[in-house]
Order: sequence, then C-alpha cells, then structure tokens
Amino acid sequence: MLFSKKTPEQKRRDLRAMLVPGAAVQFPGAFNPLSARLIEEKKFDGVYISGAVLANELGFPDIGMTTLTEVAARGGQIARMTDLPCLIDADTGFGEPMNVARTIQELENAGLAGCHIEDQFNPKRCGHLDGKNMVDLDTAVKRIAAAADARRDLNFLIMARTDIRAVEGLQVAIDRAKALVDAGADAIFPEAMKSVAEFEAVCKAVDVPVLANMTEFGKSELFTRDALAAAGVAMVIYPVTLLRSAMGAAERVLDAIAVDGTQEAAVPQMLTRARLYDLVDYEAYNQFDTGIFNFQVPSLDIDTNNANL
Ligand SMILES: C[C@](O)(C(=O)O)[C@H](CC(=O)O)C(=O)O
Ligand SMILES: [Mg+2]
Repeated sequence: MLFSKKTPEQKRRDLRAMLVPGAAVQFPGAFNPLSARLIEEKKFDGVYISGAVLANELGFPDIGMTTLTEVAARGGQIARMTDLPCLIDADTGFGEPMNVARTIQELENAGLAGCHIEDQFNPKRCGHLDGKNMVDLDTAVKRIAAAADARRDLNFLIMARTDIRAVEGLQVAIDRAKALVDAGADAIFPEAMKSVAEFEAVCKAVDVPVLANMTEFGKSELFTRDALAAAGVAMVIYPVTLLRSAMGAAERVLDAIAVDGTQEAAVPQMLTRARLYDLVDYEAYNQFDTGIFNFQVPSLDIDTNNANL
C-alpha cells in the first residue's frame, strides 16, 4: 500500500550497487506510474523513465517540448510507485549549465535515482533519427560538470549520453565519452551504436558503467541481454517498449469494437478487474480502513484471486 517503502537515498545506493560492467541489468520504460508496479512485480532490476514516452503521452513529438516541471512531476509520480531505482531521461538538461544544476536538484527532490543528460543541441530529437546536431565538447563537458556539482546526494547517478556516434563516428564518440567521465559523469550512454562490437569498444575505453538502449525501430539491432552482458554493458533500457505495446493493443481493440460492435473478443487479452485491483493493492487499503474505522464496504468485497473478475 502507498507503495515505495524505500527512501530515495536507498534506491540510489541500490542503483550504484547493481551497476557493474557486464551485469546488463534490465530497466524497462514505465509509461505511467501503474506500469512501474508491473515492472517491479515481474522482478526487473529497475525502471526507466523515457523522455520520448513522456512527450508522446502528452501528444508532443520528442523534440524538447516538455519542461523540467513536467518531467520532474511525472518522474516523481512513477518513482513513488516502486521500490526499484528509477533512471530518468533529462534530455539536454533543460538549458544552460545553471539550468542543468537546477534540473538535478529537482530530480533529486522527485525521488529519482539518477538521470542522463545528452549532448544534443536544442531542439533535440530521438537519438535514432538522422539530422541530429551536437554541441561542442566544451559545452557538453560544462553540462555534465554542472550536473555533478549540483547534486546533494553523491549517489544520485549522473549519466552522460553522447549522440555523436551517428554524426562523427565511433572514435569521436569514445573520445567524447572519456572527456565526459573526466568531467564527472558516473556512467555513459553511447547512443545509436551499430553493433555489439561498438558497445564493447566503449565499455573497454571507459572505466564507468555503460548503458545500451534497445529501442525498437532504431539504429541498433535488438541485441539480447546475454550478448550485451558479454560486451561489458552494465544496464539495458527498453524505453518505449511498453508504450508501443499498450498503444498497439489499444488500437487493435478499437478496431475490434468498430468492426464487431463489441469488445467481447478482446476481453481475454485484457488485464482483469481483479489483476488491476491487485496492482493498486486495493485490498490493503480496504484492510487499513477496516482496522482503523471498522468500516465495511460490502460492494468492494471482491475476490482478487478470481481471475474471471
Ligand atoms: C531513449 C530515448 O531518449 C527516450 O526518450 O526514451 C529515445 C528512445 C526512442 O525515441 O526510441 C532515444 O532518443 O533513443
Ligand atoms: Mg529521450
């Protein structure tokens, strides 16, 4: 009930402990607070909070339209639903180094375990699209240094993302990753790697944990966890996978209703009422009130074990 039993400080310690080269811990992207519960129940290592999902959910393309306030608020709503550490996408940091400093403190306040900040120009775009523009190395370094300086909890993870591979090639990406580590980055997110060998080259070049972005329909193939672990990757994200799956299912059921005049055929694919109540821990709230107020609500007396409900 009420969910997260762990303090943000503990979650940050947990994240630090699990980020070991070769561990390839898996962080699926939550597309809303409730899906973070599902990710935890399925025993994943952590929760990723995607900027693309956040923007798309609001109906925007992922081009830097969302504000720090929106991102921190949604991040906080998701983080409170889980004991898992949450890594959030902070895009370009929402401005100049001073704004980046504020970003870090707001994300700390929201209970997140860490974030990544990228070296794209604004307006930014998805890292797997063509036509990206990068800031120069000095600007990228200043963003990361400001982020590292601003945090109050030293375990809040500052991950530097570089998008430069797609524009200037692997070697430049590796050189930039090293400079970002020198500037204070605790981890590296090399965007749009073309092969497992490229991930391996980055992992060998830097002595901090490396993230692999397994987003669908992008520039990287969907490598397995085992392959990425063997390359030395510490963390794997599946940023938009759940949103794409949920929206795909929504589209199919809408088509079915339109054609059949009823959703009946789609019901077996749905989360049951009982399962939904399970995920929000309905029964525990019921018990809580019953204990304190001896408050009975017969209509809510449901059997959450009955899968037919
Ligand atoms: C990881 C990412 O930054 C995100 O916002 O989730 C995106 C994912 C995507 O658009 O598929 C990215 O730029 O890779
Ligand atoms: Mg993003």
